[in-house]
Amino acid sequence: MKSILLDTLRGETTPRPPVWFMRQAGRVLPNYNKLKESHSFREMMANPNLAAEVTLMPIADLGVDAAILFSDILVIPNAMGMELKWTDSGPVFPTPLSNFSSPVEHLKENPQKLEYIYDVIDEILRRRPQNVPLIGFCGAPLTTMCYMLQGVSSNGNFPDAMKFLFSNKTESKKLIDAIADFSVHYALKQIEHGVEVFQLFETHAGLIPTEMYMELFMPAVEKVGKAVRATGTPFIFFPKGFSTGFKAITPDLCDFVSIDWQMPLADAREMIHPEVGLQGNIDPRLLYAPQEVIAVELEKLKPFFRSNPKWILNLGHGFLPDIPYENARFTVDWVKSTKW
Ligand SMILES: O=C(O)CCc1c2[nH]c(c1CC(=O)O)Cc1[nH]c(c(CC(=O)O)c1CCC(=O)O)Cc1[nH]c(c(CC(=O)O)c1CCC(=O)O)Cc1[nH]c(c(CCC(=O)O)c1CC(=O)O)C2
Repeated sequence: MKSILLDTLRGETTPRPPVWFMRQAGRVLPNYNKLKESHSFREMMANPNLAAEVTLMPIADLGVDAAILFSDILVIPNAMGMELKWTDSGPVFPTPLSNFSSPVEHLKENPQKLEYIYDVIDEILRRRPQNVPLIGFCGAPLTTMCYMLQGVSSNGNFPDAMKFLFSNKTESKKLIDAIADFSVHYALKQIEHGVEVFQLFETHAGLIPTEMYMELFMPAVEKVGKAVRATGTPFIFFPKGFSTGFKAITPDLCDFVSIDWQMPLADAREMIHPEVGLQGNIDPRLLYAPQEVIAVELEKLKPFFRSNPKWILNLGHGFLPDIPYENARFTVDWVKSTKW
């Protein structure tokens, strides 16, 4: 496949950075919101026709260089046996695992529950325009565990999950191992069905000390990354808020690392092993600004690209739902039409 994203992931030189955005296929798109008037999120995600339509929407509506599977990180806890309710105010697990002293004993893994997602992937690949790679994903172990123990995010602090982790390391480890093994299975199935790139979302890496992350969670990330890369599929790791933990990212772990908006790209580049490519890291809130302001900020990225061609232009985290669609479109148009 001739694709600027795959070229960059392979380390080839390209005339501009490839561009895609986390949460690009959702509420920022007027066509998605139109579809949402008659279908719930859960319905759209589970129906291969609708999910394929939404996955491919940003290719036409934003002009991005890749599609990301329209699904969610919460499908894993659900397939591991947790009841998941999609309510109007967001997803909820009614029975969080922090209620139990030995959470793994309350899991009932059923990989069949993920089968509909492979049908979605098949449908996307049937319909996609030529040369548009598909990115698969799942949540990384800490983030997935936080949702499993807490039930909902409570503004991202996950107090019950943290209490459990700090008070019961042995049981936490068992849960981490179970999540890692299930994630390996899920990632390999996505790849078998044809995703060309795989991203692991560690959205809450910043919740715990780096040393603790390295001891308890990094081996699980390594396990997923190793399985993905053994198939020849590029592996992107997104540890949001990892701070100086980025120093520990080596080419043994991942091909590219996605940088959050708190870390300047140049600092990330100095900190991270030179063979690991970077992705990121526009602050999603910049897209609230007038387009002239966005253009000034984008212009500042040019010198970085010239000395760092191993870079994928993306956000430092996902689109916020109320970002003006016109500004998202403007950003992609700017990236694709400017002289880098
Ligand atoms: O805060 C909570 O308790 C749950 C957050 C939440 C999740 N799925 C959710 C919601 C409700 C919502 O977004 O309103 C529910 C959810 N997942 C998704 C959407 C669509 C959208 O955001 O407009 C929505 C909102 C659904 C809707 O109301 O229309 C789809 C989704 N989740 C995700 C992805 C992968 C990606 O980001 O590109 C994707 C698909 C790709 C795409 O939209 O282009 C990944 C995801 N889901 C989730 C998380 C953890 C977020 C966090 O803890 O900060 C993450 C990882 C991350 O964003 O860093 C959990």
